[in-house]
Amino acid sequence: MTRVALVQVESPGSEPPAQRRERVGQMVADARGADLVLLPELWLPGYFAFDRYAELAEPLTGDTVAAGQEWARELGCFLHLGSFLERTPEGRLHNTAVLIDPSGTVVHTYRKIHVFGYRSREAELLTAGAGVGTVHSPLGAMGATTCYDLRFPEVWRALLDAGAETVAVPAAWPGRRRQHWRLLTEARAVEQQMLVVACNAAGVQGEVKLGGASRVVDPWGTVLAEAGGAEEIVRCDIDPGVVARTRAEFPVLRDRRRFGEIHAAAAEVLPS
Ligand SMILES: O=C(O)CCC(=O)C(=O)O
Repeated sequence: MTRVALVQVESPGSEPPAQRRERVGQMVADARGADLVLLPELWLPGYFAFDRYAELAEPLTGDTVAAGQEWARELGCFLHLGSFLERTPEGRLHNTAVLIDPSGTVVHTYRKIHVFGYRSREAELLTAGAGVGTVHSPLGAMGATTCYDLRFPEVWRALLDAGAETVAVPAAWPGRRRQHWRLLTEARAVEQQMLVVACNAAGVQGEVKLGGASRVVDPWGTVLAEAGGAEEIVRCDIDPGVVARTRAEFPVLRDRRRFGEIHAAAAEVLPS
C-alpha cells in the first residue's frame, strides 16, 4: 500500500507569505509517514492575490522550492509541492507544479496550460505552459495538471498517451463550483482509468470561498478519501496495482478510436 497525504491549506491574505511557508512546513511535517504528500495550487501567495503575483514570483531555485526540497528530504517522501509562481530567467511568470523525490531532487515540473480568465487575472498575468509529461512515483508513472485544466479532457488524453497512471491535481477551486470539481475529478479518473490525487485550497481569499474537498479517486471512479471544507490533512492508503488491474479487467482503453478514424466513419453516413 502507498500512503498518501493531501495537505489542504488555507491562504488568508492577512498571513505574511514567509510565515505561511513556515506554517505549511509544519503541516507537511505532521504528514510524516506518508509516501507521497501533496499541497494545493499557489498556496504561498494565495491564488487570488493577483496584485502580489509579480512581487511573490520566484525562480525554480527560490525559497519555496528549496523549502519543499528540505521537507521531502526530512520526511524521506515524495512531495508534490502543489504549484508556485515561477519567474523564468526571461522574466515570464508561470503557475508551475513541482514534484520532489525523497532525496530532495526536483523530478518533475508542469506549467499550467489553461490559465483562468473568468473573474481571475491569471490569464492576463501568467504565461500558459505547453506540455505534459510523467515521472516515476510511489503511485506508478505520475503526471500533473493544475485546477482549471480539469475541464479540458484533451490534456488528460495527452497524459494518458504519455503513460500516466496517476495524475496530481493541485487546485484553488472555488466552493461555488464544488459540484464540478467532484464530477470532473471522477470523470477524468474513469475516462483515463487512472488514479487522481487532487489537493484543493480551503478557507477564504478576498471575496472567494475555496471549495476544499481534496480527494483521491480510483480508476473505477470510487472516492477513496475526501476532505471537508476547512484546513486539514487527509490520509489515504492506495494499492498502486489498482490501475493495471482495472485496465486489464475492463479494457476500455484498448477500444480507443483516434480522431482521424472517427471523422472518416462519420463521413460515411453523410448525404453525398
Ligand atoms: O474551473 C473552475 O471552476 C476553477 C478554476 C480555477 O479556479 C483555477 O484554475 O484556478
